[in-house]
Amino acid sequence: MLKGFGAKLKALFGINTFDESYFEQLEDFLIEGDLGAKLAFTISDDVRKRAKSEKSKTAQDLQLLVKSHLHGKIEAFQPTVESGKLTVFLILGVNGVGKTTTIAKLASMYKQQGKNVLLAAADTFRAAAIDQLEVHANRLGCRIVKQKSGSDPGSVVFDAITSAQARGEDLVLVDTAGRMHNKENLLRELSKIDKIVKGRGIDEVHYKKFLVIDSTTGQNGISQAELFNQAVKLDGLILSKYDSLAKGGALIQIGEKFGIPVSFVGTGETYQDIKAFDKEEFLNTLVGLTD
Ligand SMILES: Nc1nc2c(ncn2[C@@H]2O[C@H](COP(=O)(O)OP(=O)(O)OP(=O)(O)O)[C@@H](O)[C@H]2O)c(=O)[nH]1
Repeated sequence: MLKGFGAKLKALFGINTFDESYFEQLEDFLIEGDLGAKLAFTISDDVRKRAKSEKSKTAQDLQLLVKSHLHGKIEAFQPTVESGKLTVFLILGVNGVGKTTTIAKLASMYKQQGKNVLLAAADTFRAAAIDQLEVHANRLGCRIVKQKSGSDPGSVVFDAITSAQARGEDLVLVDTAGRMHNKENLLRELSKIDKIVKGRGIDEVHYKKFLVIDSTTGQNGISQAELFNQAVKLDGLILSKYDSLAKGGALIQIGEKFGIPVSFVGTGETYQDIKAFDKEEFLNTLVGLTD
């Protein structure tokens, strides 16, 4: 787990016998933790310098040194949802990352904040996806806009936004298809949805695109971020399954390469298991500064 990576780092720094194999092991840990080869080298080189200097080099000092390298590479972003002015969130992600569950959690969270939330079932490729979203909508007491499976996702988005605007609702959460087997199709379909949202008069402030990344997938998250960011410029990441065996280091690389901040973290399977991303807490956990 993430915590496991942090614990490994903490244990290694606790050894304090600074020979070559030590630095090799450190570099390996950092790569295993999905920080990427370049950053792993920079960090281990800096730890090497610190180890040779007179500066204090307790395990905690070295963990803080690693943290200082990561600090500028990841940011938090919290979207705002106003009352009385429609905001649209496009929720993206490959199948199985926890997209539908995340939509339900967000709907529950914003409902608790007094917002009127509408779900748009724009993953029309699988009937099960529409059904699953409908189950959540019924449980949460949210409206859902859907069409039959196989229909045009853009048309679902158009209907959902038009309907929400007519009723003065606050937030539309759009579920999207996450098939990866045909990249061109996916890109085309997403940019079509993107155009429809903008065409309904939703400005940048009220239109945010989030990619759900499964924290257990490590490196794959980086290529997913690249692909979806190419289709629609992403505003934020949602890290799901952070309670499971998590490898959150990929977020650092995504932040560094594409400048995409992190918005929410999913920590379980119930509607309450979502929270705003806390950069300090995340970094402390990543480098093992918390228990
Ligand atoms: N432990 C844990 N499980 C989660 C979390 N988020 C989602 N899941 C589980 O992950 C599985 C997949 O979630 P879905 O929401 O169905 O994923 P999806 O991306 O919509 O998948 P498709 O509908 O297949 O596209 C489900 O069993 C969820 O309960 C989380 O934060 N923690």
